[in-house]
Amino acid sequence: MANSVIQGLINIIDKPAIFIDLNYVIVAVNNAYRDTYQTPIELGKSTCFAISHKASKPCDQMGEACPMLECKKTNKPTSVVHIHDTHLGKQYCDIVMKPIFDENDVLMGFVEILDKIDFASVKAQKNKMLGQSDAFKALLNKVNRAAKTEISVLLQGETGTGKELVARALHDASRRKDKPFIVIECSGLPEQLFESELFGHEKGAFTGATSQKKGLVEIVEGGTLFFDEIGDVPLNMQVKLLRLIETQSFRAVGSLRQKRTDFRLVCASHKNLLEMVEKGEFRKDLYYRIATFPINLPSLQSRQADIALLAKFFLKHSEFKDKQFSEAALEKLAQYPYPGNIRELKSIVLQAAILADDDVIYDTDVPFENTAHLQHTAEIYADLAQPNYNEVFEVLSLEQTEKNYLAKAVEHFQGSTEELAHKLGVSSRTLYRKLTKYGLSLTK
Ligand SMILES: Nc1ncnc2c1ncn2[C@@H]1O[C@H](COP(=O)(O)OP(=O)(O)OP(=O)(O)O)[C@@H](O)[C@H]1O
Repeated sequence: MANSVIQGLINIIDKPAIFIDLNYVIVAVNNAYRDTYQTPIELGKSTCFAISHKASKPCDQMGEACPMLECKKTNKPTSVVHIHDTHLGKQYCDIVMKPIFDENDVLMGFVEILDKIDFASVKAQKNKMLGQSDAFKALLNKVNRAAKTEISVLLQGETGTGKELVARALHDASRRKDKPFIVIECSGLPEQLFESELFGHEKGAFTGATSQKKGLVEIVEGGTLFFDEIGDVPLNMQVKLLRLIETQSFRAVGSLRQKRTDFRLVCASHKNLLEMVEKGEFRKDLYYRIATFPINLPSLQSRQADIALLAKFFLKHSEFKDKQFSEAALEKLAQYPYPGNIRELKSIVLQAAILADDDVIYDTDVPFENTAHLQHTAEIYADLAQPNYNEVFEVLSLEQTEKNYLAKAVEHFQGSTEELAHKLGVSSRTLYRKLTKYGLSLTK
């Protein structure tokens, strides 16, 4: 295929796009791509990595996944999230790369199309999702894809992993971004209140309904409805919710009139909804309606590369913005397992800043000691160790709880003692000591 034909094809792509040969050299480029980067592009000379990364070597030799390698291996299109050096600074881009073959099925090169991700950042920016770890990039890829569709998304993840922030990103990156984003907090809402909040009510519909009130499903019109902790919706209400989702219509409490509404649905839960379905605590039909596209949010512990970045960000946006972390403090922060995830990191950063007497925050200011976090983890997960938690709650000593928790951990954990120690956020020596003390062992 002549280069002029390839150039013509690249020109009609509405996103930044290039055609590269097998040696990473840019053969054709559209204006949207040229406008994205500072470095001028010389066709037949400039390489994709020099333009997008200002690098002297391809991404795979710089520690990043290279979509071209994956394409060559599989002969299929592939996608990856990369951080590019654009004229606006470092920016997240969702890259799709497609291999192109000639009429004899010989690989000619690759088309690369970029989708800039505006809701995430590698630099401290308020109201943006921050991170740089591989787990974070994989999350961005899914969120960016889902945002462009109308599909119902279920966000699952431990508390404090950023489910609400992701729900907002899904809205902000969608075609509904100029319409309302409404959060419905499902925990602890009595059934009647839940129904009248959601669907609204007529005047006199129940005692205390002194005037007519619009429901959130009506106020949201055209926007995104985010049900936080959907697992806490009582079974009776689940039926009504299912009807709302299936018909996109509702009736206010005390009204006979059916009204239509239009919204995109995003739900979140820290509970395992499939397990709840098995136990009969959550409707199966509702589960499959809300979980068309499930996204699991990684725990902070599996995002080690983000801990220092997030810690500096929280400090910078606090009243202690003139303080700085010492290297030792950052190292200590990286060792903690964070059962409360990003929310817990935020609070630990503030505690450390308050405790620091100086403008430098030292490791001694970081408010946890070497083994205290194991106890903390045990405290938080005490319910795991007590199967009858819902029926009889018995207060156990922290030591007993730690023993129960470790017994469960060694029973279920599939890896080595070193890996378990890493997951628990303690040294292998500490874990060995504790296992010996409780007469436990990983070897089955
Ligand atoms: N990637 C991120 N970058 C910056 N801040 C983040 C990020 N993810 C989460 N946060 C911050 O961490 C805190 C907890 O996030 P969020 O409330 O979204 O978590 P959650 O999973 O919804 O928690 P819960 O399950 O307890 O409701 C918030 O202050 C949020 O702004």
